[in-house]
Amino acid sequence: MSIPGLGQIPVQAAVSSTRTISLRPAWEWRFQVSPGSSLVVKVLAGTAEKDGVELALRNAYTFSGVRSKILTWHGCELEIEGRCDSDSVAEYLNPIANPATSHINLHARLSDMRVDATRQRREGPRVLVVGPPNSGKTTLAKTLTSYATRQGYQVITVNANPRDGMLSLPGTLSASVFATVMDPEAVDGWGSTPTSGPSTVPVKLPMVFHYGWESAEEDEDLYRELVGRLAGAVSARLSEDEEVRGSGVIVDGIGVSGDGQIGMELTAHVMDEFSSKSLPWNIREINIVVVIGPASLHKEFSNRFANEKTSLGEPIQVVSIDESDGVLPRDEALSQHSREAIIKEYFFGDAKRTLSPQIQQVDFDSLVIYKLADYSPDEKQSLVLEEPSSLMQHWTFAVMNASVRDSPDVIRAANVMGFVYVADVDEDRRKIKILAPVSGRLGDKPLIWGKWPEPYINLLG
Ligand SMILES: Nc1ncnc2c1ncn2[C@@H]1O[C@H](COP(=O)(O)OP(=O)(O)OP(=O)(O)O)[C@@H](O)[C@H]1O
Repeated sequence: MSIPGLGQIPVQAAVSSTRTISLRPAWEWRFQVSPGSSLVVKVLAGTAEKDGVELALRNAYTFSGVRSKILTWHGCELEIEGRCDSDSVAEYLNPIANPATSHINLHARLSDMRVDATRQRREGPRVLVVGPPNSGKTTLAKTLTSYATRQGYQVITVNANPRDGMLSLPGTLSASVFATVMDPEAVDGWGSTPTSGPSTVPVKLPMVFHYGWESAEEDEDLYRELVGRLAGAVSARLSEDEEVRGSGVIVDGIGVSGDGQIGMELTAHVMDEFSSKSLPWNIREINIVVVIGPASLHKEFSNRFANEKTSLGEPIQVVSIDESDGVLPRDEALSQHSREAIIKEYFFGDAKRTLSPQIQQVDFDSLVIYKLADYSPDEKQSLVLEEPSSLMQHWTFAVMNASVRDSPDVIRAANVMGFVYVADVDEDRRKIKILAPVSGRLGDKPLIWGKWPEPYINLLG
């Protein structure tokens, strides 16, 4: 390239960025790759897994906008092509020193319980994963789910943390049966959100509820109500499907502060909701609480549940797991990019499958839009009708599985049919341009404008 007066700007010579890494048993290769770049990883020899998902030999896996790790139990050789923001190899002299060993031991215990449960045609283990924010809860929930799937079990995994979505957009609570492999390349590590296009990894169909806030504390009443709905959906599925019943449930919980002061009550509520007390079916209680992190938190949970039993008379087991030193403090920019990528992928697909969303221009009057009201403990009403305005530009709305004639209470507790994106609002002409994954009339279903995920992208720009 030449700029007048400046002469030639040196262009960095292209160098091959392909390298190989050898890992010994129980070692991990940890990496972070920014959303702008991509990294292609192949397992050349041995065996390796990402969050419990086994990577096929010589298959090219592309990662972008993620921070994660590849772990080997028997040793492997990896080929890595592309540039990482950072990477390192975690070496352990003894496999027991890697907290991942306790993950596999926990899985073995759950697996034994599933064998017994399936034989006796009763419920398999119901596990809740808790820990401080950013301690590896989701990674553990994914790993346990994946190990169960690899053994042919069909667990129901629940995301009770609205900050990140599971098979859905952030701001939602969801549950899904995992009967097939997860997608290791997916930005959120679970898999793509269900869309209309073909997929190399079988698509999961989650039950999704719209919470619309980043943290469970922001509207506790709504959070409690939706967790109750989610528990009801899970319970219904357990009662009607024997295979799922024997496999059990894994709940990825919300962050709890190290001293148990923040998040403990809501966590106890999640446990209550998954209990027979509130449901017509019997014995759906959480019977294993996995606490990641400080001993103080483990003690707090052990004390709290020491004398409680499930309705089957089982004690509630509180299991402690060390936090891996690979889990670093949250990188806000990376998380924001990952949320953005998930929204983009929902509408446009990814490198493997391109989707063609529909753009519709509709009159203001043809849509029924509710906005999440600011939380007030004295005011139950959390939805208020809202006239379209330019403030809505670039926000994603949930399309609710309800009628526009339903009351706000019914609408807020309905499950989510899908999402639309507000591309443009013309206040003068009273027209709103909406992007939707499929064509169809929008006016029949109420839309909810939440507070999370926040808008930061112009999808059409
Ligand atoms: N051993 C590891 N090596 C490298 N990165 C890891 C490791 N374990 C987890 N991570 C990464 O650390 C990040 C945080 O982990 P994770 O999302 O599981 O924590 P969390 O407790 O669920 O967080 P939150 O409270 O925000 O939900 C993720 O990007 C995850 O992929």
